[in-house]
Amino acid sequence: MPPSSLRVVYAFAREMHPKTTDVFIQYGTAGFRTKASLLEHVVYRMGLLAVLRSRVKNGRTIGIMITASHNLEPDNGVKLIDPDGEMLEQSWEEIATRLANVSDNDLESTTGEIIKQVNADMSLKASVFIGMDTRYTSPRLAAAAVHGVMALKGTAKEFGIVTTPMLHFCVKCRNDNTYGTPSEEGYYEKIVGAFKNICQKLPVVGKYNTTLYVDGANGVGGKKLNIIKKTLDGELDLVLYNLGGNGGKLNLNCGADFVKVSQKPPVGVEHVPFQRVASLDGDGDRLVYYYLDDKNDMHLLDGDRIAILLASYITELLKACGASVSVGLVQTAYANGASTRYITDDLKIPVTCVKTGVKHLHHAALSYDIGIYFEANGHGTVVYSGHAKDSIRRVADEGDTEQRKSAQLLLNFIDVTNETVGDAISDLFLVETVLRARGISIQDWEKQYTDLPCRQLKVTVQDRNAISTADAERQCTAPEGLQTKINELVSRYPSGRSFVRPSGTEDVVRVYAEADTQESADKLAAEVAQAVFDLAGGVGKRPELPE
Ligand SMILES: CC(=O)N[C@H]1[C@@H](OP(=O)(O)O)O[C@H](CO)[C@@H](O)[C@@H]1O
Ligand SMILES: [Mg+2]
Repeated sequence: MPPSSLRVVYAFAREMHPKTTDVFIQYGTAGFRTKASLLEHVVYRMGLLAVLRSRVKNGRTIGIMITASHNLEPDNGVKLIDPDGEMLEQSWEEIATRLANVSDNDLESTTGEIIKQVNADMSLKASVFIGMDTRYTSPRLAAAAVHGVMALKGTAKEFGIVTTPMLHFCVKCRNDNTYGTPSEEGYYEKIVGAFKNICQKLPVVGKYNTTLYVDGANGVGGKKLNIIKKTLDGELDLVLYNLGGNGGKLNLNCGADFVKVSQKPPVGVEHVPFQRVASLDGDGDRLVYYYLDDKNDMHLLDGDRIAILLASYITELLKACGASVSVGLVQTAYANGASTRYITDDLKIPVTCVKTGVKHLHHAALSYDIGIYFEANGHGTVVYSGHAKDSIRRVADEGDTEQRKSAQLLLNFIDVTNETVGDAISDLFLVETVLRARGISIQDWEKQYTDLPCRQLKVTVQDRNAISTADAERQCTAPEGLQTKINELVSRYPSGRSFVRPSGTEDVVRVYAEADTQESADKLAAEVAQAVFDLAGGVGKRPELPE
């Protein structure tokens, strides 16, 4: 495309999607995320960037997802999906940040510089898939993305309202047609179809109850489960709550993030003692389970528990097939210490700890033949190498009868998995498969190990980047003296552990603490929060100790 024909593109940008704010915006843990009203020019520019990315990748399809996941309704966000369905390559995050922040006057020259820097061949075709969540600001932003794509002569295909993982899946399928069909229907066909296949092989036994309550967070995930529900032929009886009707607000006092962080059940879900409930987040990529006991106490089964459930079932099936395949688990510092101990000591599966953000977990999981990764908040999946798939297929063809059975089950299990990214719907079917196969209740699942009580807090500081960390965020290297103070506080509590890090999605510093009792965990978290406030430039009210 000759530079002169780009002129009109920038004139159009100024006219239709002008930059109306000087607030600096950064491509963070999960793309750009802020008040929806500040995002239109950013999304338009991500349309431009997605075209360049596609051209650098020889015309392979790139995804743009409009969502702010678990944030409240007034926020929105945008993130790019790379050709294999994974998060945008990290080196492009800086480029995205630069393009998002230049003035309208500098947009033309900066785009030109980026084209040179990344060596994009502007004569190539470019393809971009665009999806959005249910926020009322999403259609307008999706339109801005389409304009950006068209401006640089790329081809945009809109998927309308889809879960984030559905769009990742479609991007992967478009670039690798052995993975599936790149459409919402193709997703149901593969993932839900494989679950139904498994159900044919696994009769309902023991304490497994086919009724599952779901908290849809008033977002897109619940809506999609409502479509799926009708096709399950009674194998799983989904009772759906928080589907966005009756004035229910997205993520407000409900959804996976609320349940995990507040350790409270969501509003809007009927409370039946010991009923298993799955709670999704706003864009359908996180999942946690919980139940209330007969004293109305909540029992949370989070991402750590899901990872362990899946890992133990996968290793059991692998053993039964006699396949020689390495299995490993990836967690972050937020994983409960008791879960890490259980995986290492009881399951004897290697664990890697990496920085927060699924891109880090996904990458580390790829180093195993079968890598299971989950953030404690319920975001995760399983990835299987070509070697793992080939070995299992061989057993399915050539093994003895029992081995073949296990290998077939494992192949179905692989098909239920959305390998591109954590996916609440796919993960829900994986969890249900294991509970069904084992004939166990949610209480049986919980008995595997006992979580250490924990607490998460947020502290607002002048500049959260004043906090630096090392060792997968478990050590704080700046400001000076903070880690020494944390060590001193932690040493006062049996089984104490605490760390702090700047959030990549909110303007806060996050504090995590765990200890042998809930009182101690709460107190330790508050003391560390005070230390952050005092040593890292806290603003507003100093955090208080619990009563
Ligand atoms: C403690 C925590 O849950 N952090 C979340 C949160 O990131 P922060 O960088 O902590 O804001 O949002 C990310 C994107 O959804 C998710 O990957 C991550 O796990
Ligand atoms: Mg999400």
